Amino acid sequence: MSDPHKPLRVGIAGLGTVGAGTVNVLRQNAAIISARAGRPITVTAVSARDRTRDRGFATEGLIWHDDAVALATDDNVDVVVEVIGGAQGPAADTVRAAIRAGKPVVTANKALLALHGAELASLAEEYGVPLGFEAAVAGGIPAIKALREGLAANEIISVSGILNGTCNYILTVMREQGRDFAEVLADAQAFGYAEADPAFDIDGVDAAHKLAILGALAFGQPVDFAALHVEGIRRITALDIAFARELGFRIKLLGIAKRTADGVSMRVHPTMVPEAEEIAQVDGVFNAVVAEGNFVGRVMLMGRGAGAGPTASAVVADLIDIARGRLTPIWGVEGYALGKLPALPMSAHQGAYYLRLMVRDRSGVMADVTAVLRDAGVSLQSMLQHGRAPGESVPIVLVTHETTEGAMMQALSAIANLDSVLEPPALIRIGAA
Ligand SMILES: NC(=O)C1=CN([C@@H]2O[C@H](COP(=O)(O)OP(=O)(O)OC[C@H]3O[C@@H](n4cnc5c(N)ncnc54)[C@H](O)[C@@H]3O)[C@@H](O)[C@H]2O)C=CC1
Ligand SMILES: N[C@@H](CC=O)C(=O)O
Ligand code: NA
Repeated sequence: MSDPHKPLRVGIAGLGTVGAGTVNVLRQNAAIISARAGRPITVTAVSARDRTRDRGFATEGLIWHDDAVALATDDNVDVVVEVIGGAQGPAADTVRAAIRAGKPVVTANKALLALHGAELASLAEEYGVPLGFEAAVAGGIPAIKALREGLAANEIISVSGILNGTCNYILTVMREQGRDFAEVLADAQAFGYAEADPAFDIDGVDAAHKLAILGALAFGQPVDFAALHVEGIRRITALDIAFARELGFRIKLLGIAKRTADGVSMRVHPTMVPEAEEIAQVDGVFNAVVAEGNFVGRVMLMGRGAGAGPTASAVVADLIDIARGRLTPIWGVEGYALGKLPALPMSAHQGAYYLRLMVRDRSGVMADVTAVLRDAGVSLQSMLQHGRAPGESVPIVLVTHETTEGAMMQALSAIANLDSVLEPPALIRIGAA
């Protein structure tokens, strides 16, 4: 790396929401950043697909590269910020090229880290360069630093939370304003919260990328995206949001990673969270990360999980660490892992469930449904049905006591096959972070 007293020269690959945000933070807060870093941090080179686009800042004096890999190997660049996105292609090529050129990398790319994190860390260690990724998890919340450094004395028992700003924003606005899913998603895209392909957000994949990273750091395990159970919010309806309210719940997309004596379970799915839980109050683009350590107990961090300013704040925090020469092992422990506990399947999960059915309103329907639940060994806590519409389709809601996922799935498929059940049932797990 360059002389520690000289400015740290940054090349930014990708000038969208996060890249442009990073230029703005570095310029607007230059004095305070320089004081904290011990030297100025200056952008010298940039790369993006479209040179002509107005990004709200002056590009005069910056070296422009059409090819991000060329930026990574430019002699005027000491550190590469990769904010292109995507687990393969130009983002991965740029990160590998920068590391091979002996340059530290800062990335916001959780897809890349969740799928290739161990390989990239190994490459970075081989070349002796840091790889920062604070921006990749929960945007502006310093979740990586908290888990990897602040809680380093603890055995971490669980790490969980609201990890996708787009989904939390959609669920919040649907609940508060009764607006339509597609319309609210369009707003989240306009605010710069969503991924280039918003299916990653709404199908739970983005939250799963982040949970895979948190799980690896928390438990000292190699990052293992394939071990996660992932469900998104596509099938959450206004009707379920209304029933949740009536039952005293809020629907949140939670990521939950837990270590037990048998292994590690990691899951992302919509969850009915009791309204009184702190995490139920985390709304809009805000994320929350809850960690439990064997000495510290529970720690909860909350803040904006997406958007230009919060994400750029995390990118710049990593740049300041690099400028200062503050180094920790990339995955928190030497050699990327303490060991490998077995991944527990979703079928091992135990909990309570919310089940909403659309049934033909006629006598005997409830008896058929409860008989299926009884045969599967699932015990009912409560039931809701409003009004009558003889012969027509009406919603009924069932809330179970704690049971096993296996029993619930068996009951669900039998219920879905009943003649009087007119639509695929909606199932939402009840729980909290
Ligand atoms: N938007 C957000 O709130 C957050 C985004 N992230 C991550 O940050 C990364 C960037 O996200 P956004 O800024 O939202 O994306 P974006 O779509 O707004 O920007 C991507 C930028 O990359 C450029 N680009 C695409 N292909 C390129 C190539 N071959 N060479 C050079 N530049 C290229 C585009 O021209 C654009 O300027 C992604 O990995 C995303 O997951 C992480 C946290 C929050
Ligand atoms: N699309 C992501 C962006 C931040 O990681 C989100 O909505 O949380
Ligand atoms: Na973060």
